[in-house]
Amino acid sequence: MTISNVAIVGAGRMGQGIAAALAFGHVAVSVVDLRDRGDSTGSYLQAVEASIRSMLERKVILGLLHPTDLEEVLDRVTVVSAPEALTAMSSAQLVFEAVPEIMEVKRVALSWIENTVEDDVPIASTTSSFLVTDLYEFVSHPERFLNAHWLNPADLIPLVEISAGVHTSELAVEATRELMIAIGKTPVTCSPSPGYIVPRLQALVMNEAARMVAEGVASAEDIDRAVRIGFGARFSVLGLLEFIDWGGCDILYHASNYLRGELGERFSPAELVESNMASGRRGISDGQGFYTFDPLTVDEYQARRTAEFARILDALGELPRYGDLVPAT
Ligand SMILES: NC(=O)C1=CN([C@@H]2O[C@H](COP(=O)(O)OP(=O)(O)OC[C@H]3O[C@@H](n4cnc5c(N)ncnc54)[C@H](O)[C@@H]3O)[C@@H](O)[C@H]2O)C=CC1
Ligand SMILES: O=C(O)[C@@H](O)C(=O)[C@H](O)[C@@H](O)CO
Repeated sequence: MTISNVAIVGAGRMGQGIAAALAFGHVAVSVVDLRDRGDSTGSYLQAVEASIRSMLERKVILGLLHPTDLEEVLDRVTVVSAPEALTAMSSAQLVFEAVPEIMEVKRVALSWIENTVEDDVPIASTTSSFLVTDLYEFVSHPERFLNAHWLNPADLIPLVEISAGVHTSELAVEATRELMIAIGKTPVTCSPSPGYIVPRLQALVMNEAARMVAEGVASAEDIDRAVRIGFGARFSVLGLLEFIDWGGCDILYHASNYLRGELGERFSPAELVESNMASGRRGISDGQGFYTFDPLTVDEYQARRTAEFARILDALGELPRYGDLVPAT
């Protein structure tokens, strides 16, 4: 089924970004503000519209959207309050719930959504921490309920982490995945496990960065510079597991044991790192690790990845030209 009409319940940061992404992807979208705002309803809805407009104007500035197409994209977006939303909800083919990360607020929103949409319409919560399995109790049709975790800013970041619980139907998952692909996003799937993929990984490194500031290891500015042009730039091309294979699982294994001794148990090597070490799966050097490397194509593969890395660094203005560098006198 091609989805061309979506509702987003929750008109904040994520709701607005998701609306911009969908409208940009040729999907009609109704953004519903559930909160009762009394006399300020009109001005709030206008502010939401203005914010979505400015996200799309930035795409014009970036050359991603032709200026003459801007109004056509904006025409796909309607921002409404709950009492005005019943027609939009009854014609929605998929709904994203994007209200604040408070269980009771999610409960009220999901119950309202279920009462306003057709029975077979998939409902995806955008929650960044509650699991789809935690939220099942708030819906009466769990087969159409799942989690679609967009990253912030949602109008730009391609990744959407989709997680389904045991009761979620394959149909609901596929509909959401296909919609994401149709609007140019990249869906990945993960089990309903705390932190999904990105929040779990980033919680570890963000906390470690804060610990380094507290310990006086480096300034916040230097840690962030190191992340932007070293750590982050590299991992925008190579996956974490792919880089274990590049650098060598043995290096990670020995480094982890050293760091565990110096900094604590949180640096222990993972069981899979230990077993890859023990079974001769150290990565490129062994022809296998988390991935398998064909000796005939490994050079071409590494050259391609390195070229992608160079393009990222160049786009960040971090790749010097030979002619820019002068010999020391
Ligand atoms: N902010 C972020 O960086 C990210 C947030 N998320 C998730 O997206 C969801 C939405 O988060 P945000 O857009 O950041 O929240 P937000 O606070 O920016 O927006 C939520 C919207 O709901 C409204 N609202 C407030 N109280 C309400 C209530 N009692 N009932 C109904 N509506 C109410 C707000 O006025 C606003 O329109 C959350 O589940 C969050 O975990 C996911 C990824 C990143
Ligand atoms: O990565 C994102 O955009 C989101 O998942 C968040 O920032 C979450 O709110 C969370 O990871 C904060 O640590």
